[in-house]
Amino acid sequence: MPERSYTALLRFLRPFRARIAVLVGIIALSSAIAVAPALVGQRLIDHGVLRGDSRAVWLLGGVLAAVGLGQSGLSYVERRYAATVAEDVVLRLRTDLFAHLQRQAPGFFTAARTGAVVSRVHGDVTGVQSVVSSTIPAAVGAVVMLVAAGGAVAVMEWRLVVLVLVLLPLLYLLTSKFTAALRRAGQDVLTSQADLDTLVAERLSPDGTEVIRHYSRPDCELPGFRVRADRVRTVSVRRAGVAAALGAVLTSVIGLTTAVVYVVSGQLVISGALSVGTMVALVALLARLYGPLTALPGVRAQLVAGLVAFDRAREVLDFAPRIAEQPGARRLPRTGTPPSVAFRDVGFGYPSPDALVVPSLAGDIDDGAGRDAVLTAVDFTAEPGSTVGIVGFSGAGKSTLTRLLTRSWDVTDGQVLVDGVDIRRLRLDDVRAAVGVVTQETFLFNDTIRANLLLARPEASTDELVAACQDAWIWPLIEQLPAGLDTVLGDRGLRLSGGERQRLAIARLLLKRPQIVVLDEATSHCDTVTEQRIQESLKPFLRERTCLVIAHRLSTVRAADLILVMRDGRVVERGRHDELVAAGGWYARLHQAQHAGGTGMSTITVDEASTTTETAGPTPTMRSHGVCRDGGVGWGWRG
Ligand SMILES: Nc1ncnc2c1ncn2[C@@H]1O[C@H](COP(=O)(O)OP(=O)(O)OP(=O)(O)O)[C@@H](O)[C@H]1O
Repeated sequence: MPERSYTALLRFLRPFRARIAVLVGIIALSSAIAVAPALVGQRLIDHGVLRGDSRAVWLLGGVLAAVGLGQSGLSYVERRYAATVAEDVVLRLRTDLFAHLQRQAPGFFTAARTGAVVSRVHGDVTGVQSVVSSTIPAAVGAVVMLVAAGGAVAVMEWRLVVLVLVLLPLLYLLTSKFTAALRRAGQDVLTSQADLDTLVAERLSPDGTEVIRHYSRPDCELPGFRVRADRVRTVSVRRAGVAAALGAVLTSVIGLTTAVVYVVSGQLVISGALSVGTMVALVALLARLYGPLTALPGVRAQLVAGLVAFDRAREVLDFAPRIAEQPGARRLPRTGTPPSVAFRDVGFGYPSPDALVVPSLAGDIDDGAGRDAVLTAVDFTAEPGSTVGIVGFSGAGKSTLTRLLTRSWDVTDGQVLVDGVDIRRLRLDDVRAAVGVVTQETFLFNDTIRANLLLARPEASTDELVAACQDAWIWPLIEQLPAGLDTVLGDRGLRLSGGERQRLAIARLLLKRPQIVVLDEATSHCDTVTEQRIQESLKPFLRERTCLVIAHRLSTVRAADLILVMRDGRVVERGRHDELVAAGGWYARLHQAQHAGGTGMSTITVDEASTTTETAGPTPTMRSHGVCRDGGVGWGWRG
């Protein structure tokens, strides 16, 4: 076991040292008292039974009963106290882990397996708990018992101490031999359990079960589950096998020792060098030693398992968040006027997953290579209070661009500026508070509508919640629900339709009142009439903010002050709606196609070679995905 693990665990346990010391004291007392019955029993036989002293028998019998009661009381206190301290240790470790995980950049969670993260916070920490609740009591108990019982044996018959002295190093050597194997087996168990948790979390999630229903069959999933569950079984059995082998070896050693003690002490009684009471006491003391001695392999195994578990928690705690605030970061003042947003020659590529997360959370996901550039030389300015519309092919990098504005990721090249300041030099909380985002997919917590809305502004009054819901056109639905705002939404809000979830997300945005608004296909799940209503009611809100609006429906961005057309991570056209239509490029073609498409789902083929007006690049023929009919009125921020 590397020294570092012990040291780190001791450092972590430092705040609990006083309570652990009290626990050790209780255990030591309890273990020392456990030797007393053998000593009292010796006197009872030698001075009471063999001398025919009935009074001494009664008296010493009473002492034995009192010792027994004392032992049981101490045992109760010891177990209860050990459990309390252990649970407090786990509470601290879990809280540290949860808080640290929350500070991780979004990239961490795109690369980590959810089940493995849950397993780390939930399962692995119990290994540390058992160090306090079982390992420390067993270890301290064993040591104190060895000293007390060994001391008593030495006083009664020093020749038998030689036996104990031979036994101890032998047992230590044996347990050391098994430690490495136990450690490896412990690691395998935790890893395979995390794999199984990941599969269960994914396959039994609402989305996962739906995909399986549509594209597969539940029984087709069973073999994959069995493989992983079987691996847990195999490695658990292997770990138990190693521990059992160690236990068997130790039991044999102890069995042989017992025989030796009986023969040696029996010979001493025959020769008159030892009393019968002493022989019985020696045998009883030896029996007392069996417990701690056979517990020793368990202690080692538990300690190894605890250290493995702690190492896994520490691995996460030591993983520095990828996006961090610079020392001396500046505040972003929250003034009445909206800030400008500028992208200066921005380049970005998603890092490889193994750079984003600790390997044991990532699993076998990547060859280690980073991805190609997703954004190249993106350069534009959104003036204060203006709106920039962003359109382009699927996968062109539109959402990535907005993720750079919230510092979900940091640019690889260039700068993102808010009011002329590089956002990496601003306080992280200020940047995230300044930007409000509504995306295509809305995540809602399994909590009440009220709680989901209050995330954006905890101090908001009920009237403010209602007003935000009215502006987002979700109030008519909430009003009809028996519990209204206090209705619980179900897992991830899946009891609402996609459009209803988006409208709640817009209400959340209204409550947040950010200075910069990002709408990334924010009403894509809403019908055209609802979208128009929302756009109308949001006009005053958006007019006072700097907005980036991503849309496939051109009607959504036609009134923007600046429209960027993106392809392959580059801005290939830019201008206002009329200018772009007049330019006759890709935007004009798409505009034409959306007007012509009577079904609302016309599909166009665009020869990119004829549409690139800004940046020359590869010119493959690309097929846009379905586009909706131009039925909306656009985000009317200009009134
Ligand atoms: N977390 C990620 N890790 C690696 N690559 C990613 C990640 N997120 C997106 N990408 C890749 O980056 C590219 C741009 O994705 P992005 O989501 O920005 O496209 P988009 O233009 O918003 O597409 P859409 O219109 O379909 O939403 C895509 O090729 C995508 O596969």
